[in-house]
Amino acid sequence: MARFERPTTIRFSHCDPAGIVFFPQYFVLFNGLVEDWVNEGLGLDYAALLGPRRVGLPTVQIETEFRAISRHGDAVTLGLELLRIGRSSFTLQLDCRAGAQLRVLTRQTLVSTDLDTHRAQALPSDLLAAMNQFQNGADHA
Ligand SMILES: CC(C)(COP(=O)(O)OP(=O)(O)OC[C@H]1O[C@@H](n2cnc3c(N)ncnc32)[C@H](O)[C@@H]1OP(=O)(O)O)[C@@H](O)C(=O)NCCC(=O)NCCSC(=O)c1ccc(O)cc1
Repeated sequence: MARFERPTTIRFSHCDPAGIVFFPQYFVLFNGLVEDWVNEGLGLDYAALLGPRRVGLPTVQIETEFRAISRHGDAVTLGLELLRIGRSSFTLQLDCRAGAQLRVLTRQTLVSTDLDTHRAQALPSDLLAAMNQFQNGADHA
């Protein structure tokens, strides 16, 4: 399965007073990964999609396993795989690893919406084409 990855560093701002990642921060990190994937993995402009094009990509379902802690200063890799493409929705698998150690695993469904009406709409044709191409392509490390 095609995979998009980005290395990142766990920062002070991700951590609680115990010096480990506060769990919602993983969702912020993963949302950044989705932005990078749209921009760099799919070759589209995420800001233009949400801004002038008024296409939202809200999350409707998310399930996460936290397997191991991350600490301030850790070098980790965030990874994304595209599991499913629907009419207006798609499902991603997102993970955070340190070397071979899996720390967090998420399955997340996003829906294309019209940001004026906030109703679901079919995936825009360029997003759909780029996702199909990604699914059939090589890794984007
Ligand atoms: C997105 C919605 C308008 C969709 O409304 P629905 O009435 O469910 O529409 P539909 O029944 O037509 O379903 C649309 C699709 O979603 C799928 N769907 C809907 N609910 C679910 C759930 N719970 N699980 C899986 N799939 C779902 C459904 O199967 C349809 O899939 P397709 O067959 O591929 O079309 C509505 O569910 C909603 O407004 N939900 C709240 C979303 C929200 O507030 N999310 C959290 C914050 S938003 C956010 O963080 C964000 C980040 C980035 C952005 O760009 C925008 C927003």
